[in-house]
Amino acid sequence: MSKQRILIKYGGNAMINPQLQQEIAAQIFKLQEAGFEVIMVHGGGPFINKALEKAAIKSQFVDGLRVTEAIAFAEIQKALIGEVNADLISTLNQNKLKAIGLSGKDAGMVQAVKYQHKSADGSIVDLGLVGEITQIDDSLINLLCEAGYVPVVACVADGVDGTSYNINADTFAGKLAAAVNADQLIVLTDVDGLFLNYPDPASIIRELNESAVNEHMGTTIQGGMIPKIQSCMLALQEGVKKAIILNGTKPEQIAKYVIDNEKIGTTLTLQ
Ligand SMILES: Nc1ncnc2c1ncn2[C@@H]1O[C@H](COP(=O)(O)OP(=O)(O)O)[C@@H](O)[C@H]1O
Ligand SMILES: CC(=O)N[C@@H](CCC(=O)OP(=O)(O)O)C(=O)O
Repeated sequence: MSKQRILIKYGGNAMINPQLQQEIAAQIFKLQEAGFEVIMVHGGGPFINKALEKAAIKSQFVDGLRVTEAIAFAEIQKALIGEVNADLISTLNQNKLKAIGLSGKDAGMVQAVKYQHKSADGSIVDLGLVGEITQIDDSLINLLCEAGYVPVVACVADGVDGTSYNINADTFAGKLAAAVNADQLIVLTDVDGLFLNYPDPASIIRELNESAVNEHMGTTIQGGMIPKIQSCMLALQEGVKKAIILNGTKPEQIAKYVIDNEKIGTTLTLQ
């Protein structure tokens, strides 16, 4: 029987402390020891914010997505691939893993086009070089996983015309999870899950199905939570069996959920 596959989306907000990254590495090692294949997609919002501030470029978000002018893209790519991915690979490999740094560009794995964002009133908003994934070739990931590597993928990709795009890491993770036939998608952020009354952690919603998502969209589900929930739903619709939001600042939650089956985080379901 082939191994179960887990795609972990590691959000930038849960990455800011190097100690946490080491603990995440230990959790991935535990999953591998328990017989799972692990693939990681990472973001890096806070690192991008810093890089853009340093370059005196203002950040603007529309529905959780960063408006990306060409000059901003150059800084974003440097931050994601040259800084976050490179440092993450060092840490993971110092902690017993065989992690390999990639982006959607490598071997043409992920292809994108310009994303046409529709706002709540139906009008199209120009987000610049924000991309939408059109195609994923899973062969490189399969090759690496079968050989025991942990692919760690930064969320940029090229279009067929060679234009490079910035893709929200949650969206990227959901699409990749589906394309590589992952069994589980785990979205790590800096809160325990989706709170009904943010920021009250006691109001955590343990399970959310498609109709509840529609009901809460734009109210409880706002900002950075929008792409997380949407990507979990998309992954489920495209065949991923389980999707959950967990707290990456509490790395032990990963093994508690996957191995010990504890009731934590916010689980997304279709029905
Ligand atoms: N209802 C909610 N429940 C929990 N978090 C929420 C909610 N609404 C908005 N948020 C915000 O979403 C953030 C996580 O999204 P984001 O900042 O994009 O993180 P990441 O870097 O992990 O992708 C939380 O830190 C929180 O501030
Ligand atoms: C289009 C878009 O919004 N891209 C994101 C990519 C990084 C990301 O998603 O990072 P987190 O997972 O840490 O939020 C951005 O520029 O911030």
